[in-house]
Amino acid sequence: MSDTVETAARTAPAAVIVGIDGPSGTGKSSTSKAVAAKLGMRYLDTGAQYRAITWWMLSNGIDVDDAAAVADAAGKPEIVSGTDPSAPTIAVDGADASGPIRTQQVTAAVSAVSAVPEVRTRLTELQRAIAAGAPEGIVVEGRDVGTTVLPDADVKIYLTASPEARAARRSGELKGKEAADLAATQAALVKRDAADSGRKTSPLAKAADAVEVDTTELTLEQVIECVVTLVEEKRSA
Ligand SMILES: Nc1ncnc2c1ncn2[C@@H]1O[C@H](COP(=O)(O)OP(=O)(O)OP(=O)(O)O)[C@@H](O)[C@H]1O
Ligand SMILES: Nc1ccn([C@@H]2O[C@H](COP(=O)(O)O)[C@@H](O)[C@H]2O)c(=O)n1
Repeated sequence: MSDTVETAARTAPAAVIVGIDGPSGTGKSSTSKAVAAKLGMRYLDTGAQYRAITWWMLSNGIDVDDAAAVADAAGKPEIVSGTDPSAPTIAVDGADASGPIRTQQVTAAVSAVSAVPEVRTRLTELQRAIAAGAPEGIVVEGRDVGTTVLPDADVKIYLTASPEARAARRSGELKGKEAADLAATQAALVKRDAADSGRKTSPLAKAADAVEVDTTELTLEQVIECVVTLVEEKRSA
């Protein structure tokens, strides 16, 4: 190795893998995107992939409560995630799915589809392949990243926040009548968390070695700074 190449290898930041898990509305997406952008890393939204497969099931007339039918179809759609944190994308069979996956219909159906083991096996393989192909390092957010997808991740974070704070944050994103119904928003969040935590296959859970950050009283900027510090410490270790 020449001196220049050797110096570059010594000073280049290590390709750190970061897993950020937690219940709905705790700030995973906002935090993960910002941390990845600040540190020049890739970003993967695994929730978008579960939403994408759910949207495909609904669009193809598959009963999402029929686990056998969902399992049979789990390998059919082609799902492609773009991992630029400033413009993440999700495509299903070559078409942009970023709008349709955020509808209430998909949100209400996604927990049933994501509980099917064949769906999880397929998406877990895809997620591991994406992480393995990111030499810049990657921030991967979801529900089972630290426990199942990337159990050897360098940094594991588990975000929490009170249901009241999470519902208020979500209501801030909605308009008109939907925003006014804070109680319904909170009930829907709690219901989805219960389904995600209660499923048999890789439920929503904190990995034993994850750092738990309660974001209830923190601003988004404070959460981002906290995670950036943890990643930088790991990079320089
Ligand atoms: N610490 C915070 N303080 C105030 N608002 C926040 C904070 N973190 C996130 N938010 C806001 O809360 C909303 C939900 O955040 P975000 O989408 O990042 O959560 P999430 O955990 O990824 O949710 P989901 O799992 O449902 O996709 C967004 O509008 C975001 O701007
Ligand atoms: N690793 C993951 C990520 C997500 N899910 C399921 O997808 C739903 C949508 O996730 P969002 O982050 O977009 O809200 C979530 O409620 C889970 O059902 C999952 O199972 N595993």
